[in-house]
Amino acid sequence: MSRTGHGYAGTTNGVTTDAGLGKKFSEAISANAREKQPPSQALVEDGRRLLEALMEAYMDAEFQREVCRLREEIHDELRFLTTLGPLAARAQEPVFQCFGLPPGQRGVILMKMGVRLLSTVSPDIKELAGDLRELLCLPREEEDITSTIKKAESEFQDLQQKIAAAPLELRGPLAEAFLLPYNASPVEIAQAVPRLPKRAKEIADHHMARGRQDIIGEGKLLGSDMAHASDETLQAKVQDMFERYLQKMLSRVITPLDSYTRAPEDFACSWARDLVSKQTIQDLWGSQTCQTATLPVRDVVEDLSSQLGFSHGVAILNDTVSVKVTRQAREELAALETAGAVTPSQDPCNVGARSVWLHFETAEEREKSPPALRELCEHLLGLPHALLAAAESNSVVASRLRVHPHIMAATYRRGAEYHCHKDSYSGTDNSRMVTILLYLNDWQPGDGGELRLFGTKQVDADVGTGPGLRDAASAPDLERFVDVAPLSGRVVMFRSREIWHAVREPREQRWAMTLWVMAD
Ligand SMILES: O=C(O)CCC(=O)C(=O)O
Ligand SMILES: [Fe+2]
Repeated sequence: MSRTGHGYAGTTNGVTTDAGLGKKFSEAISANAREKQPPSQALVEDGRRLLEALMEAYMDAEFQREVCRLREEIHDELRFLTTLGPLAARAQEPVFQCFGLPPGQRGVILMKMGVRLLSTVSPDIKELAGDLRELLCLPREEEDITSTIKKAESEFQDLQQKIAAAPLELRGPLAEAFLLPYNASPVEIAQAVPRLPKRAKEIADHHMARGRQDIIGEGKLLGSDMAHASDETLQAKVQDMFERYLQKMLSRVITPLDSYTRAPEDFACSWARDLVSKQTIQDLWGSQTCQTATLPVRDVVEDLSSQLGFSHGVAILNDTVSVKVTRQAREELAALETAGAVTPSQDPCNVGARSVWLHFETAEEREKSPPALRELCEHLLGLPHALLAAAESNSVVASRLRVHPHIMAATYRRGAEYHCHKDSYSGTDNSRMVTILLYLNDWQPGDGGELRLFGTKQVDADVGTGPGLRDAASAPDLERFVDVAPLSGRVVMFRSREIWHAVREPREQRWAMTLWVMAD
């Protein structure tokens, strides 16, 4: 690249020598359009000096820092271009003035047309223009603006179609989260989507205004470990939580369940069929109107069950597999842990827990799994089909279940616990419908690590402001709970969208396997 080494090429003490390049470009462009006349060599040299002067302006360290920061912060192409425009204009302005190009966007368009023409006779002009675009963090070749707009339009269409294909039960809560009516049209919802970060901030502000005591503590928005955090940290955390929550809601709406799940019958097995009885079905899906029946942990918590006030929603089955196989599975998990495959939970409510996903999508994945874990996973994956079959033969209306064939194995040690939560908030954040747990521990009283199941109470509906939205009307009743020991071979199944639960801190290391069964 030829450089003059002192200021812009073509200027002497700020006096312009290339005045009128804009005019020369216009004339050459129309001569070329009219008579296919190629640009003169003199114009090529003028053009080269213009690009070199811009190069020098763009290489300014401060300018480069700002462009790079924009590129890192803005992922949306169109928004990046519109934000870059005014910044680049500041760097271009003195150069354009010096070369006699009109200021602003008109100068940019004229320069681009001029460069396109010069590139037809001089490939190095094209190279130079590519270098310049790179300095602006743009691809070397310019995509023409109509194709950028077309791309944005087709992305919008695509989003709108995906929203239209989602059931109203999913679309409605998303619309309400954006303060639209429950039955807002897919177009209205798609138009609201870019406001997602702003909406998350509004919801966060609303919660922050309620005061710390209302948002921090067991069963609240944030765990007690946040009690001493500064207001700024809280604000950032709550905002981030709602942004992620809204993102999950959106992705739940636009990702069809069937695209990543399989039919339960694909995993049917006799172990599961033999296990599930009429009683299991009644425990899980029994009549909603029955107030007084007992919790199905008859042998464990007989005295507490009636206090809970839920007579359905949880089924517990004991000794479903041999101690020999749960011990072997524990050893296999310990080996995975040693190999570094068991990683810490990222959820702030799930402090210190660590887990590994066991995948069963393909035959290779199945074969890769160690034998005891594979056997247990295959058993658990058979339960959704067994539940549906038993529901049908007992004339109980069950949900349409789908299997996402991966199982989480999680471990808690001293210091780890899971605060009160639900595995799905009305099904709007994820499609979990039934949680199936299998415990692997040689548990003794005093070992801790019980699964705590809470009763619920009605609270004032706070529709439109919180996660779960309509769901805010049901809250855990922290005074009423039962603790279920994580005994080897014990299977606990519960309705993910209704049952508030927690894991108490254990004194001994504790392992559990979880299958979340999905539904619309
Ligand atoms: O391990 C348990 O008992 C329950 C864990 C749990 O609630 C969860 O992972 O969502
Ligand atoms: Fe859970």
